[in-house]
Amino acid sequence: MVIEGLDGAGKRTLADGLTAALGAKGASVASLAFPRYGKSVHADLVREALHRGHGDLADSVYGMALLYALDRSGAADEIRALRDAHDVVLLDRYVASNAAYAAARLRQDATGEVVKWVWDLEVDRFGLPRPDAHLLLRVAPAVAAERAERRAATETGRERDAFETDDGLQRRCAAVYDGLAAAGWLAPWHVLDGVAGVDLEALATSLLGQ
Ligand SMILES: Nc1ncnc2c1ncn2[C@@H]1O[C@H](COP(=O)(O)OP(=O)(O)O)[C@@H](O)[C@H]1O
Ligand SMILES: Cc1cn([C@H]2C[C@H](O)[C@@H](COP(=O)(O)OP(=O)(O)O)O2)c(=O)[nH]c1=O
Repeated sequence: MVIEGLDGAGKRTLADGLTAALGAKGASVASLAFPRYGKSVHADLVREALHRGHGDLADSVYGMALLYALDRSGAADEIRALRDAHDVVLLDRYVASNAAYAAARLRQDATGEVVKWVWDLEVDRFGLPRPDAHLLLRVAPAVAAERAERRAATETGRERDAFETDDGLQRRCAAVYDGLAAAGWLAPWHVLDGVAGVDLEALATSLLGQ
């Protein structure tokens, strides 16, 4: 089960709440967040590039997308093992993040060339496990930006990066996510209203019933 959404949408908060709600129903839950900062050299390179390291690396849409994909590729066996051992595996961001952000950076939509490239690379070439479903935590880009800003002010080590401070990118990214969800890209999408708030108990019940 993949949670997707803009920076600051509340994905991590949803993952924590959903883990507790599923646990309360007796389900065993494992979770992983991408990029795997501190666990994968590819993810660490991404973080450094997003904070102005490594020269012009962050300017390359395909170069950055390849690093995110290599991080995931290194986690493929772990995801399969978690899937065998648990009722639910929650992933905070996955392949669709690459599709949404790369397309938004290149001003393409969900049917664009780079979205197909991400699928060819990560699904067909790297053989990453396909998710059962996506949860798109949908909030207006201004709300997500405000939450990310507040988080940056209150948590150490969460300074906003090059993608998070680019309002135009976040707006285009929201539109690509909507397109991916409408197309059922890679797996079915369930759209959650991240402003009204998510009924965690009901969501946990429906996920376990799937
Ligand atoms: N439903 C919500 N209402 C208000 N604030 C929220 C909500 N969900 C998350 N937040 C806050 O917004 C900030 C970003 O949330 P977080 O879960 O870290 O987002 P993401 O993982 O999508 O970047 C955090 O400070 C968090 O406490
Ligand atoms: C996982 C992933 C993230 N991203 C982008 C989305 C975010 O703007 C950025 C960092 O990921 P994010 O999950 O926001 O990390 P954090 O908030 O902990 O810094 O990377 C991609 O472009 N492709 C991907 O495959």
